[in-house]
Amino acid sequence: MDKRKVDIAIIGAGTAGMGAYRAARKHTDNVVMIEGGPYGTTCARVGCMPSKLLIAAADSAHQVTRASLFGIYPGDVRIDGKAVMDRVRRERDRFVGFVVDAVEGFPEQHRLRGHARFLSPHRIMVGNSLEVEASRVVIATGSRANVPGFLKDAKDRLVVNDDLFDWDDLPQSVAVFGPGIIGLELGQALSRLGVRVRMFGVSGGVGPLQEEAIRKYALKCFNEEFPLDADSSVQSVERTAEGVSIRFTDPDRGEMTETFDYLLAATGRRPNVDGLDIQNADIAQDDRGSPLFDPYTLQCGDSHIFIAGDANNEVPLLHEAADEGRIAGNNAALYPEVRAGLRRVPLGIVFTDPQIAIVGMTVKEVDERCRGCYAIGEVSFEGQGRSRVIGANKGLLHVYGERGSGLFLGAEMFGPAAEHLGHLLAWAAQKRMTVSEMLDMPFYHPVIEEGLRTALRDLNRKLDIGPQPIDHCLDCGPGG
Ligand SMILES: Cc1cc2nc3c(=O)[nH]c(=O)nc-3n(C[C@H](O)[C@H](O)[C@H](O)COP(=O)(O)OP(=O)(O)OC[C@H]3O[C@@H](n4cnc5c(N)ncnc54)[C@H](O)[C@@H]3O)c2cc1C
Ligand SMILES: NC(=O)c1ccc[n+]([C@@H]2O[C@H](COP(=O)([O-])OP(=O)(O)OC[C@H]3O[C@@H](n4cnc5c(N)ncnc54)[C@H](O)[C@@H]3O)[C@@H](O)[C@H]2O)c1
Repeated sequence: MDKRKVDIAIIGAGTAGMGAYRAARKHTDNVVMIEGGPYGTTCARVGCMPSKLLIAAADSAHQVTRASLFGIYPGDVRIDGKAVMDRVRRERDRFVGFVVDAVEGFPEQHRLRGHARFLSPHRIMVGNSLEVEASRVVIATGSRANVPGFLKDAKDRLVVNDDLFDWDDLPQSVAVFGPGIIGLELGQALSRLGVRVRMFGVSGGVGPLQEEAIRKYALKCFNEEFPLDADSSVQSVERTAEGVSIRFTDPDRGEMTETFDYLLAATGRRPNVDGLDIQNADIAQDDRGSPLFDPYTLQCGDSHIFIAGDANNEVPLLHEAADEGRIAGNNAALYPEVRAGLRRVPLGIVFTDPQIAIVGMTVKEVDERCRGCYAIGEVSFEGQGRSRVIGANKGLLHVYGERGSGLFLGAEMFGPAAEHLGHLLAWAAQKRMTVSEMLDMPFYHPVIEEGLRTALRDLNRKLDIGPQPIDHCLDCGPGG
């Protein structure tokens, strides 16, 4: 058995692990990063990047098919599934290549390969033949798809996000389980690429949407493209000679059986802490076995162990994994001195069309904080000037503000350009701007941001701070 003694051991070479490594290295050269799988990160290999590449192809197909709205008829659209998947993989490999180059640029003595597990709070077994003794540890082991047992009856036709991007052609049909973020993004993209899609959910949820009016609106829009039953009743899943046969109750047509080439499970993700023998680390865990930690320092209790990225199951998003990795790596180096790191205003974006943006506090959090003393401003994008011009006039935006202070607190949106409006709103929330201060900012004409202004004006009026907005915003041009 080989043995090695280090100041800091980082488990996982994903986004959080690499961030932790870079931060830790500013303080010590005696650091190792342990990776049990391939280099390249979840984001670049099987997450953010390949999913956005597939969506880009789908957007392109969609733009062509909707050109007739503008009186333009480009002829029959032919989608070459092999070419679509070829570009997805080629570009994906390019992104992965950059990440692998970056990791392999770290000194060789800092990089260990093999599955890591705790033998004791300071001793980590790497693979079968190396024991690392570490003064401090950062857990950055990410997450993996969580697949409910009954979906496994699809056998070899069951896929998760890790598998899909390696297809070399598009299938004819896919049943998607889970209308969460991954299911909506990938399911809508496949549908727009000509794949027959049916989506099954439980308990009525649609992505991360919490507001009933917006959830219902989004559900209606998605159902215009493919059947999505957010509260489905599925009797059986079976692998047959033709593919995967699913018996379910359709809300309008009753009991049905439909066969698909594949079943995509997008039913949530589970943190990779179960393979770590975490019980040997002597840190407190919640009832699901996840370590308890401080979200500002990433420290587990007052121990020498820190946890960052999807592994801690707090906000499983890329920019959060990067921030957390940096904070955890820095604190692992400073331990027992630890510092609270900068946590940004929550921002989540779903790259569907229309897009979804969730910013700042959710409506439930606002209600808890303000105990009813808040207002919700709203706008529909159906009549919004620029949105109508470009034929993207679908969607709703709700913005939340506190009574008295007039502070902007958060927003939920399903609508055009939500990725951009979401950023404006997140920046305003992080700067703790009031709704009036936001309205003092410039708004060009004609832009989708004028829709945001309408919602903010509505909010200020409901907070009894601003005047009654002028219908159709005549001072700023039509449809503002
Ligand atoms: C399909 C999909 C699309 C997504 N799209 C977006 C998006 O558009 N925007 C966004 O912000 N986020 C997106 N995400 C989320 C984002 O990808 C993750 O939040 C982020 O990649 C998490 O980084 P991480 O470092 O925590 O984990 P990872 O990058 O998964 O790194 C963890 C590493 O730890 C290794 N490991 C695990 N256990 C062990 C062990 N015991 N020993 C040694 N090594 C181990 C793993 O092999 C892995 O390399 C998406 C995710 C998916 C799945
Ligand atoms: N654009 C982005 O930022 C982006 C994109 C993809 C993924 N992600 C990250 O990845 C995480 C995981 O995404 P996800 O979509 O897997 O999880 P999710 O939690 O967003 O959605 C899971 C969905 O599956 C449903 N579900 C659970 N069990 C089911 C069952 N038996 N049958 C049918 N439906 C079932 C849930 O009700 C939920 O709607 C997200 O929370 C997000 O943080 C982010």
